[in-house]
Amino acid sequence: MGDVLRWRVLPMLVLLASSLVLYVRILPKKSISECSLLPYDHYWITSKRIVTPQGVINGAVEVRDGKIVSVVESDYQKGSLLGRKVVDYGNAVIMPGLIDVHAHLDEPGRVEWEGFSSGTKAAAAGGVTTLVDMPLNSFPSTVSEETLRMKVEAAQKKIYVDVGFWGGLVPHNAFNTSMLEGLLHAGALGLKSFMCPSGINDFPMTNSTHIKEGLYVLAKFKRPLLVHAEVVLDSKNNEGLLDDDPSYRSYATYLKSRPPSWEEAAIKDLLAVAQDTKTGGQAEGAHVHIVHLSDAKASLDLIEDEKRNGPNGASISVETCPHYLAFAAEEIADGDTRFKCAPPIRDVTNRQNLWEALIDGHIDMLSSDHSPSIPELKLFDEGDFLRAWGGISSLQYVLPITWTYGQKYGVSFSQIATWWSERPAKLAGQKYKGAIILGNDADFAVWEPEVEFELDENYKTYHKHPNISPYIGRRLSGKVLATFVRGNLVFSEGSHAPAACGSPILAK
Ligand SMILES: NC(=O)N[C@H]1NC(=O)NC1=O
Ligand SMILES: [Zn+2]
Ligand SMILES: [Zn+2]
Repeated sequence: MGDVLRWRVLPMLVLLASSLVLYVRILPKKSISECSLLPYDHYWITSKRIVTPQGVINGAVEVRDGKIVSVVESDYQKGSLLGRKVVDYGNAVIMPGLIDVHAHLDEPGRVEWEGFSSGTKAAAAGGVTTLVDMPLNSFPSTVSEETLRMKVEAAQKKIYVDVGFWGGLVPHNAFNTSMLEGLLHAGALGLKSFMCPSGINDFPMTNSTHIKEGLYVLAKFKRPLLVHAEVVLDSKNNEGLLDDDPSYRSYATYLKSRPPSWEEAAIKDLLAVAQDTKTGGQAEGAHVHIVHLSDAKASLDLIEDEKRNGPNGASISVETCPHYLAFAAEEIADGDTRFKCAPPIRDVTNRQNLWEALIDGHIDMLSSDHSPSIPELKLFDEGDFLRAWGGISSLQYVLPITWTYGQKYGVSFSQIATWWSERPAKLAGQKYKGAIILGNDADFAVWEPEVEFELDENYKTYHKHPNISPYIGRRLSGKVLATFVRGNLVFSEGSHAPAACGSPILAK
């Protein structure tokens, strides 16, 4: 009997135990049905319009375990897909998921402004599969290893899409190499700084010297510095405004208070320090990215001049945002502070020039700069443009906005994929995102460009404060049908997956 136990039962037990361990280890943390509205880990999605780097194809994308394992054109797939798990999206467009490199989710610390849960639900409903969160407007600001860990901790189990994090470059850490290195070692995808007051007390502005120091550290990690490029030249325009002077309700007053020369001066200084990023320079490997360009004249000329140097010039890129492409100063009503942002929305001609620069490739990419606050800070009763919170709420709408307002310029699906996926992925160092190609993460936005909708109170918006967005009341075309993040169907026909299974993205 003893022998039987030793030679028969024991090995069986060992086998049983090891298969149990294997079983436990291969089970995902949450079951696939909680993370995804599609209960398969191996399936095909098909459509007549799939946006790939080689062009728009009629075909199928095969997904297995969250990755794209094949992309095929239609003739081949028709017969071969019979009997397999196929979701056919017909004539809807399948694009790489949007990557928004500039969003303020405000958590921890100001979750009443937005938060990881509402913000990433809005992202998923808008076809945005990856967000990179800004280091300010949350509390504390993300300026150290410890505060980055607090961000990641706060994001756990709340994010419906993947979320990366920019760290902050502030005077307090700019000369503290080990603090900056700690932040970057902990996984910040790069750094962000302001050349003017940020509106947030614990996120002070940097000057060129701080930026230079930051670039030396970033060079070692080959990561970018994102810069809010405006400098305060003079604020005379605001002076002399008495408390009872109603001109603070006029958008023109606000516009005059932040002229294009603020952007121009900042970009001039910034490009001077960015020279260190040249091949052979002291900050070779670092990169300077100018966020939310509004001035399409002198500031853009400076950027174009620098870019003309090609690979011999500084390593730079620039983004603009949908609000600069959709709106114009002339159209903003008195007191409507939903439109307040910095730099400001400029005139109709400027908007036209921004579109042309984007189409000509002088502007590299788009981002939302989704920067909401609580409605009270928008001062709707007073309509005070000078004191209201500056920040546009738009995250869930960026795809239809780009499409709707881009119609006039004949914008194509491939251009949208370049501006919203391919180039942002590169900036954020995401090698396996940003395009529908073999081996990439299965991140998709599926949408119907021809479907129009009214952004009214019946339209389900997931932003924490839907009413502060200046897009409310607009008619848009391009409805998001479904969003996939690493193979999980996280949003489909108006519903989210039950569990938030997005991943925090940390640089290695
Ligand atoms: N702090 C903050 O989010 N500021 C942003 N808002 C805005 O309109 N421009 C910004 O830089
Ligand atoms: Zn900014
Ligand atoms: Zn911002």
